[in-house]
Amino acid sequence: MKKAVFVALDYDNQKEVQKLLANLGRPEETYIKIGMELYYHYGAGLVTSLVKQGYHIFLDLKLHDIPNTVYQAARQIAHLGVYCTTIHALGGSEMITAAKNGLKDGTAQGSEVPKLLAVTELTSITAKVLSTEQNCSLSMPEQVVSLAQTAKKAGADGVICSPLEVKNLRKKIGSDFLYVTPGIRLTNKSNDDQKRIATPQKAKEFGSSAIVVGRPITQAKNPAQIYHEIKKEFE
Ligand SMILES: O=c1ccn([C@@H]2O[C@H](COP(=O)(O)O)[C@@H](O)[C@H]2O)c(=O)[nH]1
Repeated sequence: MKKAVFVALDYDNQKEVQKLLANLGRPEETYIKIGMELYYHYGAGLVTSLVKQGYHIFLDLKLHDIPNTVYQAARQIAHLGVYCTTIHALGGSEMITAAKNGLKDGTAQGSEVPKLLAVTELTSITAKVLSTEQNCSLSMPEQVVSLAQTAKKAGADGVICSPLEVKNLRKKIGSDFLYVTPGIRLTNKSNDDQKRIATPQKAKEFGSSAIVVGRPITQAKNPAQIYHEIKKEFE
């Protein structure tokens, strides 16, 4: 995977998407993330249109269902020609393998199979919520390692985690696996709903394979300028 900055296009409005993209650079060099908000509004048509324009798309729909349903959904996702996509690691090893098989079976011959990334614990979850609401007896670092182990064994290409966990994951799981990290903030002033955060510079030091950045770019006065500064800091 390219050591990229994925811009999370969390908009409900295609015009805003086009306005932002027009200022980011050549599509072939631009990595963008389409999440539930944009996908549920515009559907697969928007994804295929951006793929045709040359953008590298991370389709972040975080599948979590029984294995057969996830297999069929992953097969459809592969038809779209995206670069990577997500499932929840908590869906279990059978579901993760089903997703991988769906992506393989849905990819046209000669095309690259989308990379499968398993969400460990969302970056909005604190250690307290992990123990008091999820009733998990492991610490956050242990739980993230455990989910990453399951994901790797089941055939995922990598995980979504906090940059804070990457150093430990590289030690415990290895560097032949992807560590894609949202939870990126430029300062400590505004975390929004993110809890396990780091700056792009720290994410680079910790060894993130790629970072995902939404609001720090999309809500900036000059989104393109911030995007290029983050790229320079991380890549
Ligand atoms: O654990 C996770 C998994 C996915 N995300 C997604 O990343 C972006 C982050 O956006 P910000 O505006 O930079 O907070 C968003 O689309 C999430 O759905 C995540 O944050 N944490």
